[in-house]
Amino acid sequence: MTSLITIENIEIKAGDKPILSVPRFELRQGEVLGVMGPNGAGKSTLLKTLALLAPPGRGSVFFQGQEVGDVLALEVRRKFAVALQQSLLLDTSVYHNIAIGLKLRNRSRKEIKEKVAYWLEVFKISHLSKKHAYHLSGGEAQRVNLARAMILEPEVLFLDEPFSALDFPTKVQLLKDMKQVVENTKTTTVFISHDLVEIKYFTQRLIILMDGEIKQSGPTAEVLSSPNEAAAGFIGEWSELLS
Ligand SMILES: Nc1ncnc2c1ncn2[C@@H]1O[C@H](COP(=O)(O)OP(=O)(O)OP(=O)(O)O)[C@@H](O)[C@H]1O
Repeated sequence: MTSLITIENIEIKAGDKPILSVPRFELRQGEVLGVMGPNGAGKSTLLKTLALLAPPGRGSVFFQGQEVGDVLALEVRRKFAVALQQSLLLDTSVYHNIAIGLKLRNRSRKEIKEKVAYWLEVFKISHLSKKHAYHLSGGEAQRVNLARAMILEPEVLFLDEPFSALDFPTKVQLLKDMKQVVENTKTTTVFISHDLVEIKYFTQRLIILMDGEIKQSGPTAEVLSSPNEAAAGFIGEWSELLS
């Protein structure tokens, strides 16, 4: 698989405290990458660095082999979409929440209408189209949030714990639907989660981040079943619970 985003010699600090230190990492075209690690390990900081939402501090970010400076960052960022745990929907209908990204891109009314209808259907929320976004359940709101991201047809989708606030049945259904969406669209995806079951089901490759460093990376099943010494303290305890 070819590299889509590469980061090199990334050193990010908050004051004097190092929060991310990555000599080199490649996000591969078409992969679904999981990111796990304890609270404060630097997962969101890594996601923001890959998504060009935070300056890389010291170091470089490359998109398709080309180094991304300030000018190119604006253009490349339009190829990305981000969905967080909180859906942060706008004070308007479900329809308009999903349409907003295309409106900002000056797409025609016809295209917007067709695409919103398509993604409403994919996420099984067509019946909610006219409903106000603030009157949705948590699961419905997250479906709107994900539809809003996918309608942009992103080259990379960044997901920061999008399912963690949902109850178990809601989460299972949305995880299944989202996996289908990512597979059908072949969208390169970065998925942060604290949930080993989600990671196992949804991702192909996994990195374990601790103290701002990538301690292990490899196929998800392999990392989970054979954590190295550095990652074992974190993964080992999880695996015990599931065995
Ligand atoms: N803007 C900031 N200013 C100061 N410290 C920050 C800033 N952003 C992050 N940090 C610190 O950097 C470290 C890594 O934060 P980050 O949010 O990336 O961790 P995380 O692994 O995503 O954590 P969690 O699982 O709790 O969401 C933490 O110690 C956090 O307090």
